[in-house]
Amino acid sequence: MKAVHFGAGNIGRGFVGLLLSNAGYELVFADVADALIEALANSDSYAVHEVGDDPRTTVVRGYSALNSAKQAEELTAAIASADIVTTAVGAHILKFVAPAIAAGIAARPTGSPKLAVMACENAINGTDILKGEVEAAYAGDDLADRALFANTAVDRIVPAQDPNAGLDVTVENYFEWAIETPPFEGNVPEIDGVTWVDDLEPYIERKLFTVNTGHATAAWFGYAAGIEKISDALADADVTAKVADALADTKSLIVAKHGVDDAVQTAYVSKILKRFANPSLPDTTLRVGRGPLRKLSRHDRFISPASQLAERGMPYNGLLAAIGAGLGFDNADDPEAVELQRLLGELSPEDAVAQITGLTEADALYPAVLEVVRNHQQG
Ligand SMILES: NC(=O)c1ccc[n+]([C@@H]2O[C@H](COP(=O)([O-])OP(=O)(O)OC[C@H]3O[C@@H](n4cnc5c(N)ncnc54)[C@H](O)[C@@H]3O)[C@@H](O)[C@H]2O)c1
Ligand SMILES: O=P(O)(O)OC[C@@H](O)[C@@H](O)[C@H](O)[C@H](O)CO
Repeated sequence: MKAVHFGAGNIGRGFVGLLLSNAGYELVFADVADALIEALANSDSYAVHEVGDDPRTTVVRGYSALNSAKQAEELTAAIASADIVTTAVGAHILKFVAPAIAAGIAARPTGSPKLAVMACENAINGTDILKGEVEAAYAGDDLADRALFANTAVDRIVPAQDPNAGLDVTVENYFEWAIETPPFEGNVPEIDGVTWVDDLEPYIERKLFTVNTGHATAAWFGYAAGIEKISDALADADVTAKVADALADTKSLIVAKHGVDDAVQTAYVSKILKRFANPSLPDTTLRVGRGPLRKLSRHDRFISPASQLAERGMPYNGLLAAIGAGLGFDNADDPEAVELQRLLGELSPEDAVAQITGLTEADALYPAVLEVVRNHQQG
């Protein structure tokens, strides 16, 4: 059994690659970072250190590594003989890895079992985005016979790593990898630790709109308060109040839309706040707040739940406050933050709302977000 995993970064090495390796897959990492691929290719093993209540270390062995920008032929051959392709590159990068996946699928011998393709990104239906890009890059008309595409939700906090740690990764104990079953047509692969679900929507919305909404709220308000560590942000009463407000909003959506019991969602939120506050995790407001344009986009962790709440006539003030904090994320090292500040500085409020959030006047949420943007621009 072979798995090709695109993106040998934090979640690639510390979560998806780890579970695939544990499940017995021959693991091939594909990445464009020269030094990382060289280090993986020249190593026999790396360690995943779980920190928290139950610290433990697992050693990953028996992988290989390919530079997807420079070893196209080898990558095509690896995908042609693989059972699974996964990605953890960032949702905005999926379009760049799709052509290599399409080439690998095209090179599969006739009669090969379907390749299972799964994007493991923080996005609603990330695999559908990848599938669209693979379809666009695939020349034949038999893609559906050669590959299946399954959406997933991945949850494990893997912070930015100590630059001196080499390939080793520090992660939290907790993880959840939910994968939708229907595309497998009754033939799901054996991967220990995976939660197989018939309908992914409640899982991905609960995860993205709780873990990631709460995380970014803590990061953006923490950043504004000059706090570097996420666990310190969670120790700040003002920041935790803002996180609580945002998560009260998304809780009401999750409960109303997906029929999750209020007490169950309350317990889920408490557990997540405890995970954020884990002092052993060296996580930062810069990492968690990264990519504000992606995070403030139409189908992501703020605008989507707020929009759905607005349509239902339910409150969303906590989310609006967090959106305002996101507009203030001006980290000069983050290209999206730089672009966000440029847009806010140059565009009218109406154009800024359209470009940043994708909302239009037809959206129930539009006037409230327009006011947040206008207030921000007026200082
Ligand atoms: N870190 C977490 O806690 C966490 C948890 C759940 C989900 N995620 C999601 O997983 C994804 C990856 O996050 P991460 O934290 O591992 O980021 P990361 O930056 O550590 O890793 C991303 C990797 O992708 C590689 N990459 C970039 N462009 C590429 C390309 N064209 N082809 C191949 N590789 C490419 C980068 O070189 C990097 O090694 C994101 O979508 C993120 O939202 C992260
Ligand atoms: O990866 P992002 O930028 O979408 O979000 C940052 C963090 O919230 C995220 O990486 C979490 O650590 C992760 O989603 C936990 O499962």
